[in-house]
Amino acid sequence: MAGSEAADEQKFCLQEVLDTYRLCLSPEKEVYLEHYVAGWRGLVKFLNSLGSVFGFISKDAVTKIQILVALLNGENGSQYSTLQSMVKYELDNGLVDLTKRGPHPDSGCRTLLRLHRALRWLELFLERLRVSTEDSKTSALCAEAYNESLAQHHPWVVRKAAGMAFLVLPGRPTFFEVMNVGPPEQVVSMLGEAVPLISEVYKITEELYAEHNLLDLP
Ligand SMILES: CCCCCCCC/C=C\CCCCCCCC(=O)N[C@@H](COP(=O)(O)O)[C@H](O)/C=C/CCCCCCCCCCCCC
Repeated sequence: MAGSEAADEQKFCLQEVLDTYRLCLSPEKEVYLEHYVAGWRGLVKFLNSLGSVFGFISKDAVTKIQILVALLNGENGSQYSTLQSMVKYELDNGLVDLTKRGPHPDSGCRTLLRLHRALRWLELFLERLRVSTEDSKTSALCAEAYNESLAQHHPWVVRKAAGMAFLVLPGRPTFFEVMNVGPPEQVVSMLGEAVPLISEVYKITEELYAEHNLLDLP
């Protein structure tokens, strides 16, 4: 593959992420794991383009993506086609550590829960970006969204490291440019499409996990 093609493959594009979230839900509102994971893959491209300060966050997200991809491609992969089938399969077969860390540290349910909590951060952050003004500080928007969501699940040291990383986030104009959408009005309009889709995927997952008491998996 030529160098520029490889670079293009790594390039973030908000439209691509929007498309994966469009594909995420079946007509019966089941969440397709393949597209859920593809959404995160696209977002990690964005994170990587922001520099090595975000490496520790990207590494954790990639590890979790890889766990889910391995399950999807594994011998029981058909059980992992949707979030709903994954929860049923893993619970029916005792494949989830429910109350304390045990023999299944990398269950699909636990791994996806971590990304699910991050999805709430994403929803809050993108909504803040959508309604932001030219002089809004992305670092402040990101920190507010984080404190309202993911931070509640992180120990002090992770919160501290995340807070320091947010401080070096580029300003809104650069941020919007990296999204590869076009002028700011188009970015805002695309965010207006993306947020409700992300929000729906989040809500369906939250309800499913609540129904099965899976929201506090260790
Ligand atoms: C549309 C473009 C604009 C937004 C682009 C956003 C790009 C974000 C891409 C990826 C987000 C990273 C998702 C991080 C998942 C974190 C999962 C987690 O909570 N892991 C912790 C617990 O895991 P276990 O130990 O229980 O296995 C783990 O301890 C975390 C370690 C790393 C620190 C995570 C900090 C998360 C901050 C999220 C904000 C990302 C900032 C991106 C700035 C644009």
